[in-house]
Amino acid sequence: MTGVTAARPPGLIRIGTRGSALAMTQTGTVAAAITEATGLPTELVEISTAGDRSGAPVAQLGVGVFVSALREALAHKEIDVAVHSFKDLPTAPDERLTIAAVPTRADPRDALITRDGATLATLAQGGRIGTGSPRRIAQLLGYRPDLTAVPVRGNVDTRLRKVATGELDALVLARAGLARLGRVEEITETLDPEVMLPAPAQGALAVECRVDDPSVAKLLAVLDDPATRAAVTAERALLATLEAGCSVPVGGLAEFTDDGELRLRGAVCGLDGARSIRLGRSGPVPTTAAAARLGRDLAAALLAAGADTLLGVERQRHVDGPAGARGTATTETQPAGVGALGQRPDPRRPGNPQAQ
Ligand SMILES: NCc1[nH]cc(CCC(=O)O)c1CC(=O)O
Repeated sequence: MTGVTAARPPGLIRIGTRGSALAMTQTGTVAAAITEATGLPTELVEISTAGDRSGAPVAQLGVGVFVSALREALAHKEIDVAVHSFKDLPTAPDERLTIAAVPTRADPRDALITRDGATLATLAQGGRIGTGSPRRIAQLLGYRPDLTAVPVRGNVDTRLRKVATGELDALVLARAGLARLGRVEEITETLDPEVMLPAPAQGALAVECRVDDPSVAKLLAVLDDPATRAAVTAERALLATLEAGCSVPVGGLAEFTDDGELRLRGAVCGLDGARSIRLGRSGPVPTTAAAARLGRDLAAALLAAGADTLLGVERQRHVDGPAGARGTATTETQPAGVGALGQRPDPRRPGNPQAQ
C-alpha cells in the first residue's frame, strides 16, 4: 500500500479492514450501508495487524494489536475509513482520528458452545473451557471454580473444531461475532450478563475517519446509532477510568430502560475468580458527555468498593465530583479476604484516569 491517491475513481471510499472472516464480513456490511446511503462506490483494503500475525495470547500482546496498523493506514491517507470491532480499540484516543459512526449494536452478550448441549451450569466437573480472556476466565471461575480455562487463538472455525473433537469441552465467544459469521446455531447458551458481563463495547463497531476529513465524517454520520453510541460511551468511560484494557478482567454493559434512562452495569474481577465487585448505576443521558459521566461515576463507585485493590493498582481515589446520575442499583460483592489477589499483569497506560 502506498499513499498514492491520484488514480482512484471520483468519490471512491477506501475502507480498511482486517482480513479475518469476521472483520471482512462486518466491514462488508458497513461498505454496503455507505453505498446504500450515499450512492458512492467503496473498496475494501485488507490490512494485516500485529494481532493477525502473532499467535500469542491477546492478553500478552497488549492493547491495540488489532487496530494500530489500520489506524496508521488511515492517518497516512492510504484508506479513508477504518472499521474496527469497538471492543478492540484502546481507550486512549487517537487525536488524528474520529469515530464518525457507531452503527446499531448486535447482541453484546457472550456465548457458550459445548458438544452435547451442556450449559455452564451442567458442564461436567473439571471441564476444559477455551478462552484466553482474563475477563471471561475470572467470571467463569467465579461461577464454576472447578473448570479449567485453556487459552485459544485462531479463527472461529479452528476454535469450534476443538470442541467438536473433544480437545475442549466448551468455548466462550462473543455472540455478535458468531452471528456475523452466520454461526449462531452453534451456540448452546447465551450467557446471562449477571454471570458473564460482556467486555465494554462488545458487539459494537467503530467506524473511523480522519479528523481533517469532514466530508467523509459527514457521510458516515448517517450510519450512527445514537443509542448505541451512548451505551458504548458509558461502557468505555468506565473502562478508561479503571485504567483497564482488554487484558484485565473488567466487564461493562449499558442498556436503555423502558423509561429512557441508561442502566450501566460494571464488574471488576480478581483473576482467580474468587472475588468480584459488581455494581450498577443508571441515569438520564441527554448527551454523550452525560453517558461518559455515568461510566466514570460507576468506575469511581467500583474503585471505592475495592476495585483498586482487586486490580492491584495504587492510584488516587479522586474521580470527578458527584454527577447527574442517580442511584446505585446493585451491589454484589463476593466474599472477601482483602488481599493481594489480582496482580495486574499489564501496568501500561501511564497517564490520567480522567483521559477520555
Ligand atoms: N478480541 C477479539 C474480538 N473482537 C471482537 C470480537 C467479537 C465481535 C464483537 O464483539 O463485536 C472478538 C472475538 C470474541 O471476543 O469472541
